Amino acid sequence: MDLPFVVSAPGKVIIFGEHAAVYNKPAIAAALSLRTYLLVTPNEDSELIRLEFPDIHFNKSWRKDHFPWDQKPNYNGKPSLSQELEPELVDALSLFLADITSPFHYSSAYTFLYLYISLVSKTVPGATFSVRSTLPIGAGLGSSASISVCLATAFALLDGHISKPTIGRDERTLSESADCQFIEAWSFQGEKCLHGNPSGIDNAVATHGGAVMFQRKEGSMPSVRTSMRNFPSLRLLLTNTKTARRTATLVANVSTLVTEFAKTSEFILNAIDSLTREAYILMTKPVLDAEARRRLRELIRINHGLLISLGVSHPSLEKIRMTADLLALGETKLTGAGGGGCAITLLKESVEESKVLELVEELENEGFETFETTLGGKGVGATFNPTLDPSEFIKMDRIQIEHNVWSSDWKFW
Ligand SMILES: Nc1ncnc2c1ncn2[C@@H]1O[C@H](COP(=O)(O)OP(=O)(O)OP(=O)(O)O)[C@@H](O)[C@H]1O
Ligand SMILES: C[C@@](O)(CCO)CC(=O)[O-]
Ligand SMILES: [Mg+2]
Repeated sequence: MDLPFVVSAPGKVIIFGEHAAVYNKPAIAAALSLRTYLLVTPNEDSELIRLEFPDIHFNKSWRKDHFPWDQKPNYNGKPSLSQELEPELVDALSLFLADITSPFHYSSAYTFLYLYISLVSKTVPGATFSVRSTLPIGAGLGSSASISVCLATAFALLDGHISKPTIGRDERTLSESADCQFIEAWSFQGEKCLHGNPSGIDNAVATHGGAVMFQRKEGSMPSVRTSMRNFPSLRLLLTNTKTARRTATLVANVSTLVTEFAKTSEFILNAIDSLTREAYILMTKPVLDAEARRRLRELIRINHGLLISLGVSHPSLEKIRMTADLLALGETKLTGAGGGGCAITLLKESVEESKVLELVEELENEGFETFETTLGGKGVGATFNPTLDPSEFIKMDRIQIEHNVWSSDWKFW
């Protein structure tokens, strides 16, 4: 594969069903226009692998021959995909990465190496991997899944496991490519490195884009992903509390609660299951009339209440909800793993723009950040021969990335 190239994958919002998704309940999510970008450039020293992750203030270089290649999973020309992460490689990497003390740096380096060693042959020349995200990191918008998809895609391209993409920005395909399935499956391994126990919804949306209802199945059964092609246009306000949290911790906390209060949690998870299914029926109606929109807002409120019961809200998220409630503009719920991060407010259709601006101003005065973004964005894509200098790329802001990088000739799988 000729270098340089850039791959990119979107973040997502979960509209209904987060956390319950981990317990095999359905959830509904849509891709965002905010994305992660990974630039791959050649190194003069082809033995060197360089990571540049400025969004989390982390750079690292390794010599390739120091990697624990003897733990590379069985490899007969194709990478071998196991149900669980390969325990020998996991062990070897925990020794290899023992000098990294920050859990945020550690999980990114670990995901990078797990996927690199699994997907790339020892003989492929080293490169520099520079990652930039226009998404807030660790804020409930699927940054971990979008970086996992970018890494899995770049590594699969480097070793020729997938072909170069051919579908233009405005072209649509009905069938799903084997390359896309490969990327989804390997990015799920990446999410396991970052999360522990992901449902797979975030990396599915980051791979395929659009909007989906997703349900993980038990054991070796494949997950069910139903594309929602007529996803209704929703008036959503996205607010970031800027309270840092890790999805891995929140998912683990819910697991403790589900074990300790098994019966009660079952009712909560079943209630989320039921409201997500009702939301799906409403959202796939040919026309989302005023009554259906009112019910959707109610379901948002109920879903948030149930997430509070699971212990994954946060005072900062409640502040957003109270601010929006006081102005009576719509209904608010956390999105993603919660514990901080982002909330969505589903605004009433009748609300005037001036009222929304009033809400935005109040939220920003509280120190929160609001986002305007569109839903249902493109999935994983790539652009080849970009004229991008890595030292400039890592310093660009969101607007510059969207203007200079996203504006070029992208192809999708
Ligand atoms: N641009 C990036 N550069 C480096 N690491 C990143 C980047 N984006 C995400 N990560 C990794 O993903 C972690 C955040 O993942 P986490 O699952 O906790 O949050 P999220 O994916 O943003 O939210 P959610 O899972 O609720 O949607 C970071 O701590 C970091 O390890
Ligand atoms: C909290 C969770 O349901 C969504 C995180 O975006 C975890 C997952 O489904 O992997
Ligand atoms: Mg995540």
